[in-house]
Amino acid sequence: MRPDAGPAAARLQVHHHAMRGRHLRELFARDSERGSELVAEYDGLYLDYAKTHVTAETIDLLAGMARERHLEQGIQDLLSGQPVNCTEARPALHTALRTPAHATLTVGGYDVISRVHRVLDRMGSFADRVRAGQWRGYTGGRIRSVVNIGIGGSHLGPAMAYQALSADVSDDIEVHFVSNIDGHDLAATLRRVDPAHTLFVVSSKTFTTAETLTNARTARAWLVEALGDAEAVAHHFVAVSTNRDAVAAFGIASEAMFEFWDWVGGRCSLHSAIGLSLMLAIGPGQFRRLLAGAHSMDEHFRTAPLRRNLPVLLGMLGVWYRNYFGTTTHAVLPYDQRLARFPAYLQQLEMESNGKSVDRTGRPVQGNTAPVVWGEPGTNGQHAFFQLLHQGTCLVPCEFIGVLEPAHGHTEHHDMLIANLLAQGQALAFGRTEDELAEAGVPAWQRPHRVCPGNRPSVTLLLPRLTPYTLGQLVALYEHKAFTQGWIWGINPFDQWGVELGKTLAGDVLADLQSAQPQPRHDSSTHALIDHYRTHVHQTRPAIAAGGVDPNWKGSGDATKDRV
Ligand SMILES: O=P(O)(O)OC[C@H]1O[C@](O)(CO)[C@@H](O)[C@@H]1O
Repeated sequence: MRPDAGPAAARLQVHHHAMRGRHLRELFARDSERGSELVAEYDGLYLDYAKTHVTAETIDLLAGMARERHLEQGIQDLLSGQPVNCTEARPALHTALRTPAHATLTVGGYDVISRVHRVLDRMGSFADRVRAGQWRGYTGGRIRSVVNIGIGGSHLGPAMAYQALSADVSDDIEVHFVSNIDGHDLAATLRRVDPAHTLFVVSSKTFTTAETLTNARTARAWLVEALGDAEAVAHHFVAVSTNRDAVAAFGIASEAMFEFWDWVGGRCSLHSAIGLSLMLAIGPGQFRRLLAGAHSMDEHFRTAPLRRNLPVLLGMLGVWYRNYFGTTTHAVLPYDQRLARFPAYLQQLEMESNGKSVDRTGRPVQGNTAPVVWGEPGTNGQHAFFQLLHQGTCLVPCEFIGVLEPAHGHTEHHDMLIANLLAQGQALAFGRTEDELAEAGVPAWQRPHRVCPGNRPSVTLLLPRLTPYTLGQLVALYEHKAFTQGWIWGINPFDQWGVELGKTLAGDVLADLQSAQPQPRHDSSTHALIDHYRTHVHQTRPAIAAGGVDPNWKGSGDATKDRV
């Protein structure tokens, strides 16, 4: 979006000229109520955005721009099942996954809500049977380990949530997550589980993803070898997918498949059957609380005025910094170890959604879209990269996330953690001047090195506790933030064509790594790298050295994924 595209955007640009020269110290000095006014609250969540370069006028202008771009209509379109995913001609109905059973929503001639609840009920009774020891392994052993095999949206959400809800998970079942095609990932997990007591949940929307299918095939071979009978697979493998035929072709019966639908985007699929591994860990009741929290946020997104709407506020603040201040990255800093994977989860949600250069009509976008999203849990980050945040040459808007009540009894730890969270926002905003250093007795020669310029923006989001309910709220909050930004930037946040090219090329490269006669089809750099690899593996793979074909070679195209 160009910062002057449209009257509201142009007004914002004029306003930005006035605001950019104002230090956060000055904004606080001018308005002593800022800390209590530039706050939004909803259903236990508390968002402080006073330490950003905004005033009430900025928020009005940002809301005006959102209105001018028909964001309210966009929200209604999203929630009512309009085909907002315009490049794939389908709705993006992740909100239907957490809509209560009594509602109806007809899309494409059928009621999606009743389908959602049919699958939820099936998941619930399956999870209950596994947790109660009624579903058993082939040799009669109880399921003690679940291995979720999936990648991207079929991995990041459940893996993030499993860690976030560690206080709620069953002690009887440990869940492991395998995503990477790197064999070290699967090998490390298989070393830690007992085949007689392990359930594999193969999670893939398309069921054509090379990483997931390769890992699943290897896991199946390992299981059959260990238990000595291919019949064992039916007791130890279930699937989560939209692709019934591919699941059947893999050898998983349809009774052992949990369905979802093409109108659920991978990165918004945690609340679908993709959450099965999580449900096995926390139980169906807690999983439904996760859905209830997300639904509460959906209702807020649908009904709250734009200037008090949490996802809209987060989204518009992001637009303010990206498009007017020209920031290129955005840090997410959870001050809660349980949210350690939340930044990685958000990387897919925000960067796969909004890392685009053409608008919904296929024309080049005017101006910038998604920034790079990154982050680490506090306080670890403080001892690593915060130096750059405080004194580096780039402006990085920060999002601090804190939880008021921990799930442990070590109150001293928790007070220290929260003190650090609050102090970091303070240090970023206000810094430390040369005069203050002089007053503190710092020698003159050292002062320039110790000055912290401040004026670095952050928002602070506080959750009362980290529970399934509040995690559901948090996930939906960021889903809607990503939607808001995609809408403002005029792009489709629900496709990801950019990831396809590398997968396609990997098919050809794989063939040339493994075949007797690599094709002269690559650039000179890639050729040299392929040669280097082949020279090295000749020492360990005699078949290639002898001019033959690697017995493991499965042919060109194995590393690609055909979209359904
Ligand atoms: O669930 P699937 O179909 O295996 O896809 C996994 C991931 O691959 C992607 O299509 C792109 O890498 C993601 O959008 C998706 O979450």
